[in-house]
Amino acid sequence: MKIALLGYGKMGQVIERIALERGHEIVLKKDEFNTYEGLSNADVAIDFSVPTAAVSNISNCFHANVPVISGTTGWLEHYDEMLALCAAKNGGFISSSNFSLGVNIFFELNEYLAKIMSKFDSYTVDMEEIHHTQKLDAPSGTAISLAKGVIENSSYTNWTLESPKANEIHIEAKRIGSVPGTHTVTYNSSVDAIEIKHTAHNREGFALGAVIAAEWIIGKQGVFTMKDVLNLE
Ligand SMILES: NC(=O)C1=CN([C@@H]2O[C@H](COP(=O)(O)OP(=O)(O)OC[C@H]3O[C@@H](n4cnc5c(N)ncnc54)[C@H](OP(=O)(O)O)[C@@H]3O)[C@@H](O)[C@H]2O)C=CC1
Ligand SMILES: O=C(O)C1=N[C@H](C(=O)O)C[C@H](O)C1
Repeated sequence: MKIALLGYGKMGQVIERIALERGHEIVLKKDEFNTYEGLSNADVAIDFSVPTAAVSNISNCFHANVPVISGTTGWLEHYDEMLALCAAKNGGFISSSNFSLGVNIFFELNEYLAKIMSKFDSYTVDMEEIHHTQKLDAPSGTAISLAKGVIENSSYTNWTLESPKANEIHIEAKRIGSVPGTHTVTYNSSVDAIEIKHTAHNREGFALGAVIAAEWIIGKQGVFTMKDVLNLE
């Protein structure tokens, strides 16, 4: 299939390699300075760019009738606008804070654990995410997804990077060296702690998941998630 890469940084380059290995063709590499020329020839677009470019990249795909896989984080306040545009244009759309198989399994574990822990008020939850120092957004999109997974299955109501009030989940965001992405969810009581953790060793898992999502969406219309792609429900 013909792929348009919207964003050709650390992720775009790994996605290119994996896509070529799987027999696909790259018809556009969009960065900050070039145009969308070539987008309308693509079967699918994969957006791993920057928070300020995601909305424009995704909108251009819908206007060009090209389904889009978006991994960019930090633009969630515009998510509903993109859903509406997708519906208006009969487009195809998958946005995920994390495309790796491992993290999507971790999301399921997190929700399962949250359901159990909601019965025991002697434990409080907190989260830590560690990423490389070039990361623009904090907390990570994955940490926000993990917090939502807890909120939907417990009496917690929101997350915060500050000192947490009752019913708030504290997220600590650390920026260290070239760490690709580590997420930990901890339930603490006065006597013990229960911890689940996902450690990405590199960016291959994120990139492979995005290419698999791109292969999966061809011929489909609507808004989907990685749960659909990976058959997790
Ligand atoms: N969902 C997931 O599984 C994952 C999500 N991410 C997210 O993906 C995004 C990209 O990550 P990463 O590759 O590490 O970041 P990089 O900073 O390495 O790359 C970002 C790229 O976006 C480009 N860019 C800037 N402006 C535009 C624009 N207007 N249109 C298109 N491209 C543009 C930059 O171009 P230039 O160099 O010219 O500035 C650069 O090539 C981040 O939001 C990150 O959080 C990352 C890993 C996994
Ligand atoms: O910026 C990154 O690198 C990553 N971003 C995503 C996020 O914000 O959760 C996914 C992954 O953790 C790497």
